[in-house]
Amino acid sequence: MEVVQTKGQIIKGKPVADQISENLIKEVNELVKEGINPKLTIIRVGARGDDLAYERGALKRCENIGITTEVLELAEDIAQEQYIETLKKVNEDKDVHGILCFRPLPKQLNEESIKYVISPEKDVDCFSPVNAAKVMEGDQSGFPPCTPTAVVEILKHYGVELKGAKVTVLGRSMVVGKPAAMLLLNEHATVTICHSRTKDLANVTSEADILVAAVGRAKMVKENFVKEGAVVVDVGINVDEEGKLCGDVDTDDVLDKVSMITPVPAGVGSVTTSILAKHVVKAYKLQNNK
Ligand SMILES: Nc1nc2c(c(=O)[nH]1)N[C@@H](CN(C=O)c1ccc(C(=O)N[C@@H](CCC(=O)O)C(=O)O)cc1)CN2
Repeated sequence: MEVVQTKGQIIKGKPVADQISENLIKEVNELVKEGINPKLTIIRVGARGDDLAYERGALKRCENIGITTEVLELAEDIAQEQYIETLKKVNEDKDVHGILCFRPLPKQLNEESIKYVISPEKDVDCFSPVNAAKVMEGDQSGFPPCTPTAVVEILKHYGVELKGAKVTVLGRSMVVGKPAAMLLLNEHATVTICHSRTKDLANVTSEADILVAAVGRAKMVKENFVKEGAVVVDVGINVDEEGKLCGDVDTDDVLDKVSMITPVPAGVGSVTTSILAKHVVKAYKLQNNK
């Protein structure tokens, strides 16, 4: 008998992002009638490829929804005091409702102290310890980080059962890996976190029903890292040898083995920006008692 090999389904972010954006467009239209546009300020240090990709996506998404944007581009070697001064000015600016600080920050900047400066009410991507604590507590009143929230939204949209599922998060950054694990735990998944120093890494990841790759190494996840039929969410934003955006997963290598996989670009990134826009609108409403 002939064995028919079925390829995994590429699950794009667009339908998920479109659904979120459609509702936001209506909401923002109503708010604009009352006189003020919600506004997002992005603070970028230097010109890292993943930050620029996020920025392009965020500006396009916000423009489409009717959210005003501003990018503060700071020098790669900016000093701690100057960064803090910039952040404080934006905190105090009544026309700004949401602030996105691209991270990680360069080494001369101390994230551990800067995170206490951002106003929790404007912190739309969970930099402030106030919002990070709310993620740990499963408290919905703050702003969970956009990319991990996008991971959960994509899985739900495509009908992937999270309750009781064995989910492995590859990566332990404060921006994606750790909060993604927390959000998935809040959805009643059984979560394992592993990283580049985990022993027998491929053995650990290949146990997962759902693998979330957020390790920041181009095409590191190969066929032997995934279980047959697994769902793979690729959060990585890397630039390959040809200068093209690519994920942490070698899609061509795993495609015949997995059941579903998100592409890069046009996967998690596009949903991240719609969650970001949603948070800016939420921040606007909270600040204006709407
Ligand atoms: N404060 C944060 N800073 C950074 C984060 C983060 O989550 N919070 N993550 C990375 C960037 N990142 C995700 O991890 C990311 C990259 C790209 C996009 C995006 O919008 N992608 C679109 C458009 C791509 C393009 O135009 O080239 C897509 O994939 O379709 C979102 C998030 C760094 N900094």
